[in-house]
Amino acid sequence: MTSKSPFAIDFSNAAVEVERAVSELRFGRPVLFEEDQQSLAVLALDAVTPALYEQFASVVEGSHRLLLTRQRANRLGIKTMTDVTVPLADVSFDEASRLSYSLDSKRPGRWTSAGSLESSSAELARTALLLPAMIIADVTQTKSLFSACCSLHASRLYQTGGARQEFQQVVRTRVPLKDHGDCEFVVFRGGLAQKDQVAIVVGKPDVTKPVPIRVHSSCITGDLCGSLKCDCGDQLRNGLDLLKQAGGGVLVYLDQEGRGTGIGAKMRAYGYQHLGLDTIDADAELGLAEDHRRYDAALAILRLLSIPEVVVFTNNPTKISALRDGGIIVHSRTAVTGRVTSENENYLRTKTLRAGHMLDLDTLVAAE
Ligand SMILES: Nc1nc2c(ncn2[C@@H]2O[C@H](COP(=O)(O)OP(=O)(O)OP(=O)(O)O)[C@@H](O)[C@H]2O)c(=O)[nH]1
Ligand SMILES: [Zn+2]
Repeated sequence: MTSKSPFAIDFSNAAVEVERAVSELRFGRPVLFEEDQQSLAVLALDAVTPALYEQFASVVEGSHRLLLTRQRANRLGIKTMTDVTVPLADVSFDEASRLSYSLDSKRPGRWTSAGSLESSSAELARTALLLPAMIIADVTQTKSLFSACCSLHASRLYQTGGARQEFQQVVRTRVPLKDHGDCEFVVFRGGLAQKDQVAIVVGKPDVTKPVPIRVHSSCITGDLCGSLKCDCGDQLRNGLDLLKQAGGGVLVYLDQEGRGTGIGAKMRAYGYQHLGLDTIDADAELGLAEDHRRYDAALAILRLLSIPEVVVFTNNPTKISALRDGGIIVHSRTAVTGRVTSENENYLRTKTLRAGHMLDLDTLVAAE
């Protein structure tokens, strides 16, 4: 029996359902992930305990498989254009973990191309900021075993587009900055499985003209702690300087640690970079693509700040196209750079050579 709610709230809301499923995965619990004719029980390997892994294996009688993304499969030597699944019967938790993200894992003997529902389960892990390695079992015939679990219809994942762009302004408050004078911090809440986002308004930009902006992705190591492994901290401060010199502007500070993969994945990737991999190959070892960032929040924030036209401070062509695709008029682009050091030179070179960033690295190195 369904009881009628006294509230004018849409209790069947795709974004809420996805967030619930994501939360379950982060707690290391199984989720029933369904399409019309198929039900999968899925667990994120990154969050599961060895004990629960063993229980799951026993409940599904060894029928469980490991979903590996195309990037991870390729790094394991599997030539495929699709995600794959590998049988896990008699495979220990440690061995499954090695298959998912270790450098020394052997190519699995058996694998098959993943179906669309299996592949979609990795999207849940990515939304949860977990590695996209999923333990899955087809439980279409035995789904009552998982009736206590949170369930999600796969179509709901693709009905969250609107929610990703729904933000509200929470507060706007003056914050004096040591090097940049009086600024305002504007906090926004919303989106899908996101923390609050911040826009820093430098000076008093005139929104009837193209507004100078920088869209900056969070980097705890660089922005906060001055890590030498990247140029983010310099870019953050130089970006604020440039906005001030331009007579005012807005820095949108997005919660997108590790190019949208989270600090856990980024630190794992750093471990592989210390062993000689570049930043893109290190991410691929973890099953991640080159860049997982989305710019829905930036677009929503610009809209809420009534900024339709901008000049943008970036070297990243993807940011410019994301703004343009989202309806923002981008008049021009100005480079924003940081110090090149022996520790970050390879990182910057990889951005230029493999991600198409507009950085003249040789000139920057010569200027040091
Ligand atoms: N996965 C991964 N992310 C990294 C690494 N180093 C830095 N990052 C992240 O990369 C992102 C850098 O973002 P931005 O400062 O906006 O820079 P960008 O995309 O290079 O673009 P512009 O600075 O605008 O030219 C942040 O999310 C960092 O946390 C790394 O080695 N691996
Ligand atoms: Zn950084």
